Amino acid sequence: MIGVQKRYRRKSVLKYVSFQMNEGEIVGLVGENGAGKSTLLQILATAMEPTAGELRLNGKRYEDDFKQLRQIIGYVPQDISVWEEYTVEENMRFFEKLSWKRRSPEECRKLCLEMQLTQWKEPVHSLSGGMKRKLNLAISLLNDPILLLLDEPTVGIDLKSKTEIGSYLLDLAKKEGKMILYTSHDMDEITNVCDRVYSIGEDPFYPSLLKERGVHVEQLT
Ligand SMILES: Nc1ncnc2c1ncn2[C@@H]1O[C@H](COP(=O)(O)OP(=O)(O)OP(=O)(O)O)[C@@H](O)[C@H]1O
Repeated sequence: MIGVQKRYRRKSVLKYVSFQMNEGEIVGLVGENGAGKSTLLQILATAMEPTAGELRLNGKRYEDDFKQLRQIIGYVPQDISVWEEYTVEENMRFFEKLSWKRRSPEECRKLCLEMQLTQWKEPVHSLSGGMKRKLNLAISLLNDPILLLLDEPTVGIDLKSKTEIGSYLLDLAKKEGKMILYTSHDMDEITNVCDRVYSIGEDPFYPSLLKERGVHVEQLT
């Protein structure tokens, strides 16, 4: 992305954001509440248009090909968005039908099992918050995206599930070459999982905390 700007009415949230990601990389995005992390992810996910600037993925400009590009992007928004009254299986099969890529029921189940989501026949309302987040993540992987955008995927979940999700993301990046951009307020997780980190917003709190831990942080505007 080059020179991406976003303004909500008079409020400028992204001033001139430029960065590049490579295959197989996990990049963290940190910043205080309201810094613009979700805005940036929504723009990258084609869910929102920037006010100005250029975005490219796989050599294609968003402006020219956003429908095709949407097919190779996985996006997990901050809020859990699954059907609570249906089982994990029913959710996976429902979202598979909406996906660009056809997946057999076995493949759908495998996606869940790979991140230790084993309650295939359980209704979602009976799952813990961590399991629901895993289901959201499994759904985002149905179309086998090359770019995965995760907005606080581990918020409010226990350390075990966090660790499982972290190691699953590492596998996705390192074995399958996916690019992963993800936001979190948990600096331990960012330190353990990310190859490098972008910081957004003016507050130096997160960058200085991460630099103390030897993490490479670049500032976005
Ligand atoms: N649809 C909208 N209309 C107007 N202002 C908005 C809209 N969406 C976000 N904003 C504002 O833009 C700023 C950035 O919001 P954003 O949600 O991108 O921040 P964030 O870094 O993701 O915050 P958090 O860590 O709390 O999730 C905030 O001041 C927010 O109030």
